Amino acid sequence: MEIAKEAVAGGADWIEIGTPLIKSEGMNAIRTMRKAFPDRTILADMKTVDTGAMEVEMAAKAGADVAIVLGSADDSTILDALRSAHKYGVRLMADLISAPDPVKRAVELEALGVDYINVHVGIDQQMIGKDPVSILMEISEKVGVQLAVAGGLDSESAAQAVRAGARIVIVGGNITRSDNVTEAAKKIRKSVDSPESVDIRDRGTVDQEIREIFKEVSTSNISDAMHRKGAMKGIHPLVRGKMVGPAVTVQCFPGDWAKTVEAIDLAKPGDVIVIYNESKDIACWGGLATLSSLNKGIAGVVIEGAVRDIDEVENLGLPIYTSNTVPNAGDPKGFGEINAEITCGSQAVKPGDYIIGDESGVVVVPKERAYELARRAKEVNKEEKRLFDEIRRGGTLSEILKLKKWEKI
Ligand SMILES: O=C(CO)[C@H](O)[C@H](O)COP(=O)(O)O
Repeated sequence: MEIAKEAVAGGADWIEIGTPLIKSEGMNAIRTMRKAFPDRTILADMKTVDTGAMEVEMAAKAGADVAIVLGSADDSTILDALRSAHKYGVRLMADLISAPDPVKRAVELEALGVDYINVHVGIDQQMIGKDPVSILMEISEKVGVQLAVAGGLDSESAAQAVRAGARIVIVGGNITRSDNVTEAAKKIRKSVDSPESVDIRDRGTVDQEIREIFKEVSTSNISDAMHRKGAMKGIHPLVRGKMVGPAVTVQCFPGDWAKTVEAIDLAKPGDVIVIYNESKDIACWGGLATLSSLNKGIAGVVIEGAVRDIDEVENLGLPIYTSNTVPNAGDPKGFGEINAEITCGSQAVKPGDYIIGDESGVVVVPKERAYELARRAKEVNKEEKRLFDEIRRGGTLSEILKLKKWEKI
């Protein structure tokens, strides 16, 4: 309710009752919003896939103005939902989320007579890099029905969507998870009203985007996004500083530091050197290797094993995370391997996996899921910012999360 009030204050015309809220609170969520916002359009995101008439009737009687049916539902469901919508005086929006051929289906849905088509890329699909604006461009050339758009929109993509023909812009997380909902809604409102005035930033390469996000979020956010996995055990910050980069891995042996130092020459600027050395009692890293790494532009070092020259490495400032410190080193003999899969801090690390370190410790993100997990960690981060804001306003964490209600039974 609070978020809805703040979004309306920022210029939102419609209020969408999202599917998770409907699943949690049922039609009462719609009733409550209807009463609180009599002059706003209430959109019930029912995502109906069967029994179209019954679900539209429920939403209509609870006070919705528009109900959403899945575009990929059978034509019989869409047609019966439409009959019900006409009977109860509400409008029907068909949502193209996960439609195998959204352009073809949009043409069919228009012919079936829906009031709106929502070009929608779902939250999970956004996490793997899909966005709705390119599909919208194609669809708006083929249909005349009013188009809505949804899927991770922010003030830039909202402007792009309006330029591409959207009449209704549905924004979720970038408003509801913002730490200032009214300001976030105002920003979107401005983009929707004057799309031509919005500058579209170049987001850079996927690798740049991944690094940017990992720099912004915490290792705790990332571990949450990984369902509590990914954290190295027994590895702690020695020289403090945020560290992000793909791994160059080193497997070396007690008393031998040749491979650790040779890895510096192989690593590229921005890489993180991740070392497993069985011995916690003989250092395989020290001040000279640290200076050499700084010259090379290495982002940081993780060592399961031992580091020495602590005064020097602290002065040099390169982020180092390790399991132990000792004064004594071994010798350069040359056993071991560079860029083979290793285990460090009880986590498997492949060359190229993303390694992120901060005050809480180190997490490993498999390279194949780096983009997705960066995006999911960003969502966790936004959610936490919102929770901080709610706690600052005086709530307790357990009240805000409704812990008692959601205890497992
Ligand atoms: O229906 C939804 C998810 O299925 C969301 O409401 C819609 O995607 C908008 O939220 P966001 O802007 O966070 O993607």
